[in-house]
Amino acid sequence: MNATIDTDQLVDTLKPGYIDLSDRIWDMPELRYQEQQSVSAQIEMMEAAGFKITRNVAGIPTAFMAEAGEGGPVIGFLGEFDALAGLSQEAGIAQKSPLAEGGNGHGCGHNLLGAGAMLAAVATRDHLAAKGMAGRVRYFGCPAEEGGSGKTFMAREGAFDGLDAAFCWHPASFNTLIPSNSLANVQAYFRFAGRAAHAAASPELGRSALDALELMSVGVQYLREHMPEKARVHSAITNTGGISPNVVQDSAEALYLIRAPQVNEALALFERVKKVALGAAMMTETTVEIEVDKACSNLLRNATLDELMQAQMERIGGIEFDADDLTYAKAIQDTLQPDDIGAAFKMFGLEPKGKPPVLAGDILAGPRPELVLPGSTDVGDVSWQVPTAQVMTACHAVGTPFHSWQLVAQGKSPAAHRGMVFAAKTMAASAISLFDNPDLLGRAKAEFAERTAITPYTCPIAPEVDLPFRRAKAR
Ligand SMILES: Nc1ccc(C(=O)N[C@@H](CCC(=O)O)C(=O)O)cc1
Repeated sequence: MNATIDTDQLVDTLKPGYIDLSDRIWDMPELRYQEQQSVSAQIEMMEAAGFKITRNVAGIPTAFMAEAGEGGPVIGFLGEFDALAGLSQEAGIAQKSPLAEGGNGHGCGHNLLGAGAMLAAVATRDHLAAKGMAGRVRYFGCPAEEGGSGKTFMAREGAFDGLDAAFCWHPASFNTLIPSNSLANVQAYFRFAGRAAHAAASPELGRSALDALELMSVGVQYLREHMPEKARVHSAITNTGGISPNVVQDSAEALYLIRAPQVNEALALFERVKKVALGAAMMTETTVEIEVDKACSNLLRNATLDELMQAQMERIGGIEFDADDLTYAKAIQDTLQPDDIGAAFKMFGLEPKGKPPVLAGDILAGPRPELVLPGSTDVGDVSWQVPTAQVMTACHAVGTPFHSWQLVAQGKSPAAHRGMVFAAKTMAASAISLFDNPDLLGRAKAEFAERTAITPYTCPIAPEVDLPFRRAKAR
């Protein structure tokens, strides 16, 4: 029997349990660093599959590692399972602004992501065991991809040490390799403190933290003209200071997310944003405290692994959709603006020809190094420590934006399950190719060594920055 095709069959045999797991995780959306139930459900399955569990990886209660196999190379599979705030199912059904509704939801498909990576890990281990081959498989339960950069904290503590290669995937509405780099980012709190006073009777005694916050925002708007082209800066006001206009606000806080294509550019831009904040504090005679929350690196591509994953996707051959999928996808697309659908194509440098297909089951051509994933991922940090590759597979209707209730709504669909299974087959077969072919693994590692000799990895989160959930408690 062909060694690679065997893993497809193993995935098909194992899949019902992992599809069920992805549905269960969808049913209990948990936010960053609070993924206790999702972690318990995963650990229970990995234990039942005979994997040895290491809990509390990097001091994070919702980070774990599951290992199986003996000797040989060590291949990692990265899983995510955190949800987003403000994307409840109810909000989706009511078609209201999800943010206004509150509630959590799997708006980036992470219910599928972790379960799919586990499925790949178990199928790979079963294949090694059936063939009596040496080799170890590690599944990493990585918390807080959304705004928490769990993997970056894990990377800082050496959680991925000892891996020879790592594979992962992300649900999308296309089948493709992750396009080129993702954006590196730094997230930090800017906390202004002033002095309260009666806003009419004694304004001269007040020093407004809210003014400082607003002036910082104005300064950042001016900074935009002089930022690297693909840089992004966005913010949320996390403390408005107060709700009484007749009080000079003595405290105000914003959380800034600063992104750029390269990690050093993101860090340099953060320094410039800090100057804007200090300027705003000086103008208003307030003080500002700056607290780094988290950061992540851009992705480092590995052409050897990219080509391997692409070849496996093409061998397996895309995804077939049936009439029910198309009806379902059409219903979702009817709630989307036509421009959104066009934008989804443009993201991949494609021009829709005529009416866009409702679901894209085709595999897009090869690595596309000219394209940048218009977001960030903490997989970036793993990719600077270990040769890493990842694919996206079609789980959602074309045009569905990430972080939308439409995406939440498709998280348990048969099409989403098929996309997950396709990703698991691609990852498992890619891993088996490396176990079978030491030269190929050697090439991936040599490429990685050459690239990181030029720019070695430095964790963008300094050693003294504590985990976000611990800092939040301390405050
Ligand atoms: N294949 C994907 C990987 C990541 C994302 C994503 O949206 N990531 C968050 C990460 C946020 C963060 O790093 O703080 C973002 O860019 O806002 C989307 C698709």
